[in-house]
Order: sequence, then structure tokens, then C-alpha cells
Amino acid sequence: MPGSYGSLVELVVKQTEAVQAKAGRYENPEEHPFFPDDLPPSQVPPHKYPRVLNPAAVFVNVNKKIWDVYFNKLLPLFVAPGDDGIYASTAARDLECLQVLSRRIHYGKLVAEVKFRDEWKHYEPAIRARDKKTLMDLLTAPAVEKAVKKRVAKKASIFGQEVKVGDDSDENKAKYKVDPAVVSRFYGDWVIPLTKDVEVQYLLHRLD
Ligand SMILES: O=C(O)C(=O)C[C@]1(C(=O)O)C=C[C@@H](O)C=C1
Repeated sequence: MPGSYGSLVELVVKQTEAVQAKAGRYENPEEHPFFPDDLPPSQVPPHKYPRVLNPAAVFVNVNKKIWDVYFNKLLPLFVAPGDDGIYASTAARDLECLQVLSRRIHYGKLVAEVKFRDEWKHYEPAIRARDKKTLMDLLTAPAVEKAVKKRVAKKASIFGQEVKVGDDSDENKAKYKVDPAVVSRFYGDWVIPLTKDVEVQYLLHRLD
């Protein structure tokens, strides 16, 4: 792309984020911009979001990593190679996917806050010692991770199933838009680890 935007998707994301910032999107602590520099201020009356997190939470933003993982790890797992030329619609879908992933991963802040409140006696010394490994061990729940991976595979097989009528030969053979095993693997390899990364980063600032 000519100008300073780099790729077309960067142009679409930057410009859309600027419009959404004016509409107050990033006043919501659950939303994180991919290009936080130079965003215009909100032009809508402020909404009173409940203050649940430590204010330092605003400094935790792993969207750079999410961007890299989305384009370089996730898309190659299931997107057919080639060029259909429909760039604007594709970039719009990319932005939707990126925003959903970002919201899910940054929910780690809220999860970490709940864990801290439940078990602050264990978390506090590790935070003061800036002991990332202990924090990671404390917040990790392998059984929950296993259940999450199973659940997303099931959801992908239910909601991502191609619906066919009148083709009896194929009736019993489900076809999926995205292989459920790929979704499960993507969660195990990237979504959950990035969520945990957010949790640790947030906890390190929890006593600021
Ligand atoms: O549910 C939790 O306890 C979380 O911290 C979230 C999550 C996840 O990303 O799904 C991350 C870490 C845990 O090991 C289990 C699950």
C-alpha cells in the first residue's frame, strides 16, 4: 500500500480503530486496540464501567503478539493458498477475528483478578518477588485447559458444520468449515498460553 500503512489490512484496522475510538470503544476495559498510538479521543458521553481491575491493567496489551500469531500461525493452518482478490471484505473479517481473539485473551486480566482475590496469600509473595514462574504455576489449571480445548473442538464441530440437504450419500459424513482439531490445537498452542501471559503480566502490576 502506498503511504505509511504497510498492508491493506493494517490500513483497514488502523482506520476502523480510529472511528471506533471516537465512538468510545476503547473506554471499555474489555477492548484493546491493535494500534494504540495516535488514537483520537472518544466523542461520546462517558459510560461508567465498573472498576474491577487495578488501573495498571491498561498497560497490559498483547495485541502485537496476537497479530503475529493470527497471520503467521492460525491462518496458514486452514486457509487455502491463493488469491481471490476480495481484499476489502477479507480485511474486514480479519479485523473481526482479531478483535474477538483479543477480547478473549485479555479476559485473562479479569480471571487473574478473581484468582488473586481468592488466593491473595499465595499470590502476594510471588508478586513482590516478581517471580513469574510461581505466578504461572499458581494460575495454571491443567484440567480446565483440557476441558476448554475439548469444548472449543465441540463448538467448532457443531457451529462450523456445513449444512447439506438432499445429498443422501454424504448425509452421515459431516464436513466442517474449519477442522475442529485445528481449533483445539490453536487454543492449546496459542490462545491459552497468551491468556496466561496476560494473567502473569497483570498480576505483576496487581500491587502497584
Ligand atoms: O479458567 C482459568 O482458570 C484460566 O485461567 C483461563 C485459562 C484459559 O485460557 O482458558 C488459562 C489458564 C488456566 O490454566 C486454565 C484456563
